[in-house]
Amino acid sequence: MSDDEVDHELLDLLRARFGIGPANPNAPPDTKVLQNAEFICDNSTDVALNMQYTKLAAIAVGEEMQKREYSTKVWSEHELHPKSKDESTVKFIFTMDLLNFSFWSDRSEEDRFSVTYKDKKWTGYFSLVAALQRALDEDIPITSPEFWVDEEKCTDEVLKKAFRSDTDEEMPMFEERVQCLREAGLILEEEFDSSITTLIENAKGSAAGLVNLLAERFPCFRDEATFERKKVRFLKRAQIFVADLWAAFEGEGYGDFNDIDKITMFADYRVPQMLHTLGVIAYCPPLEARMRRQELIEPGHPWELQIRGCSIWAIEQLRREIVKLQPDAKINAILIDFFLYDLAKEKEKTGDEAIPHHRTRSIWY
Ligand SMILES: Nc1nc2c(c(CN[C@H]3C=C[C@H](O)[C@@H]3O)cn2[C@@H]2O[C@H](COP(=O)(O)O)[C@@H](O)[C@H]2O)c(=O)[nH]1
Repeated sequence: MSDDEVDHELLDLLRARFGIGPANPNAPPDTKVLQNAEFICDNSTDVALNMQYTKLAAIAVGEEMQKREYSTKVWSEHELHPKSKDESTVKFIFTMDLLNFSFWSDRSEEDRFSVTYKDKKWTGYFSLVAALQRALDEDIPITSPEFWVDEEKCTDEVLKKAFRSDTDEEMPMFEERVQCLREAGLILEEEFDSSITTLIENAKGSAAGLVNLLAERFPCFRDEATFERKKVRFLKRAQIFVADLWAAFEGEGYGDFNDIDKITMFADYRVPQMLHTLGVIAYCPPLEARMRRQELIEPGHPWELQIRGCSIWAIEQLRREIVKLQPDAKINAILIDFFLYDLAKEKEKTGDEAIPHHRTRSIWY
């Protein structure tokens, strides 16, 4: 077959799908997360995507996001999120997303890890944000990489104080969180002059490039697994770091990326719960029973990987259906994800959680 008879587009697709052939040095950066999610979903036997409910959800979610004029502005409107469009917010977001994992607890609402900040009690993700704000108010430089590697100033006692709880339950995975800070501090010192803005500048305005850089240089961001003998990438905290920057800076300055729509949904434990409530994903009976009994699912278990992969792929299908209904909507996977997380938290407050979220203890989400 002569070269001009080759269907190069199809050949590139096949090469990408099976991860073979010469890497095109000029190809724009790609994280492979969405491609891996499609592979997981196509090969899932215990988690299914329901396109009928996805189309219905696209109507409901699309309408609600339009009604709320849901945009990047929502991010800074949260009382705990930093407002200044400067390097201090970059450092805050990096620290936050370095530690943005595994807040769930088996304790009651009263006994679980919580942080009171400015007379309000916070749990879950917001307990982390509150603890960071409180530490800064108490002159603990918790968002500075130089501090994380300073063994005289940044002792375990100072960190215990920074992340202290209102209750007798310590912050989940506290030791692992300290490890993440120390490791990231050393890598930033060795390779990026202890500057997170230098790290961002290395990605040259590419969101996918910054995600890949984080996964490549920082083991604690390398959120990958093996599914059906194939390496799959979720890169949840690397991706949500880029997304939080983009939202906090409203697509300008340190949040200005030329390929932000390459960022996928963040495979955590909250948004899959919302997708199940919407009927977009469904679980096989043994898996659903395991979740309803609130029993652990080990990291890397096929069930865990199917929940994470199908959720990423489901949000992509939901996005495509919303765009069909609202062709001019400024909507991407990030905003849909942020919206569904916020919706899940609203539902949690009213106590009508249709199904508990899955319980996997790991540093990845
Ligand atoms: N997929 C996804 N996962 C998210 C978030 C957020 C918070 N994002 C803020 C930024 C914009 C939004 O408007 C939010 O204000 C936290 N998480 C994850 O959830 C879990 C914590 O749950 P809970 O224990 O109930 O707080 C944990 O894995 C955490 O990593 C999100 O947006 N998307």
